[in-house]
Amino acid sequence: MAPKLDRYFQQVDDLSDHFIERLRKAVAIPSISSEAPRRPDVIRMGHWLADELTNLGAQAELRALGKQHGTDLDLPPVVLARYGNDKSKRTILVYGHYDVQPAEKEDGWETEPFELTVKDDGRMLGRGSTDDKGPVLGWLNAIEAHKKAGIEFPVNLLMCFEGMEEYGSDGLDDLINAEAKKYFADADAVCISDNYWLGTEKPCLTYGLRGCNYYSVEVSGPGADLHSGVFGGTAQEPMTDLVRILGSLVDTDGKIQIPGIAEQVAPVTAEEDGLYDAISFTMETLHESLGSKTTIFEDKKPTLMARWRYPSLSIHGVEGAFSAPGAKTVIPAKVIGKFSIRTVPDMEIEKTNECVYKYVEEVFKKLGSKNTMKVYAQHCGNWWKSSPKHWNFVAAAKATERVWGVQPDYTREGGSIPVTLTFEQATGKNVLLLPMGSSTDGAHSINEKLDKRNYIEGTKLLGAYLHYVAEEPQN
Ligand SMILES: C[C@H](N)C(=O)N[C@@H](Cc1c[nH]cn1)C(=O)O
Ligand SMILES: [Zn+2]
Ligand SMILES: [Zn+2]
Repeated sequence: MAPKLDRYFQQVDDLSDHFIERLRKAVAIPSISSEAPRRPDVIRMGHWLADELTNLGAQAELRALGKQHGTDLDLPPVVLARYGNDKSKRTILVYGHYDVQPAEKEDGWETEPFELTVKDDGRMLGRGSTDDKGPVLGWLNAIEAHKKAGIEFPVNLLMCFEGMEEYGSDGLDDLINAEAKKYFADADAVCISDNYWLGTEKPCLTYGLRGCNYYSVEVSGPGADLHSGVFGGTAQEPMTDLVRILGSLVDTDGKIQIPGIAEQVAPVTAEEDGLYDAISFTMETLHESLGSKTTIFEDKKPTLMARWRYPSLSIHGVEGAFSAPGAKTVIPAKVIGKFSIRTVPDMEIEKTNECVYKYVEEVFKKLGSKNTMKVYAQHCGNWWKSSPKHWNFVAAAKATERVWGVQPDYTREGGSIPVTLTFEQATGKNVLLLPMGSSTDGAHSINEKLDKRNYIEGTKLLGAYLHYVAEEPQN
């Protein structure tokens, strides 16, 4: 296998400019799943991806998912593709997403978010570069480099790329369940490249994710926005109620104030307690990724535990509130607060929702307000945790050593990929998370980037992983 891999690596290097151009084209499509006016762009992105796959010789198809829950909006299609159908080879199912988080230059970006900008230091800035367009294109790049180098592709590759991950993967669970014994029937294992290294130097393999329950709290009263000079002091203000509700959810040190949440969390076992010290992670790297030193904990272990194995509650924003610069003397008539809870083993989605609804209703009742309040979950996705001892992980560890020259860390991820558990349960196969980007990539943030090194070596890693998968004995 060694000479074959060397030739593959050389071909990836030779094609690196072409691969960056491919990423430039993908970043230029503003496929923001959470903004309804951008839906045509998300759909265009799905078509672009399917066309690229077809041009590479894959059998690609677009699967419609119907309407977005509770709306008349078409969901973006899922891109399903197959490359190779040789019964003597293993089949690997890979998943990724082609939608992105919102981004505006005015948010503070140093470059146009939808124009890939390659800096002299190797940073490639652009929305979706690391989350998740770069890793998705890594699979396409791996196919192309094999073809151009004349190396036989080591496995059959099944691909499932969706356009709604950043908005709760609406409709995808049903498709996965329906196709588990059809399109995905011959998958031997699953691989997802959609998370990040813990730092900037040490690669990792990931065996856990937190879930995410995302909530809205609506408070309304007046029939329209009001002049605060005329109505201030006479009307009960929705924003005042909302701020007090949001302020009651979590304290400054991240402690969730809602009864019934902490009680569901699995206790720390002795085995788990011993895992943290060996992980290559420093508070300095965390401060670098955070852009400040405002961490809740001073030390590595409680910080990692807070990210991986405890729930957190974040307040994201308020729809309907005055948020522009300057001073507008308005009383908003209706405001919608958005917050989410990252969930962990052994929390249950429904139980957590009940705790949230009960608590928010009690807090609102205590305010004695005449306004109207509604609290509901927008979308919920499960946490996932598996064992990294499977041959799928063993193959990825060997590929990591080959490409990066070090043994990977075994990590859990604080973020969520809602369909991971669905893939595991529907196919009954092992799922591996194999990240490409690093901790300073700024996914979901301004100046999101993927380092050229991570994109190119990451493409080598995905290809090498498929070679090791082809040879790894069953365990
Ligand atoms: C880890 C992955 N790249 C990601 O960013 N996932 C999102 C998914 C999401 C959106 N709403 C709920 N889950 C995330 O973790 O925020
Ligand atoms: Zn992602
Ligand atoms: Zn994301």
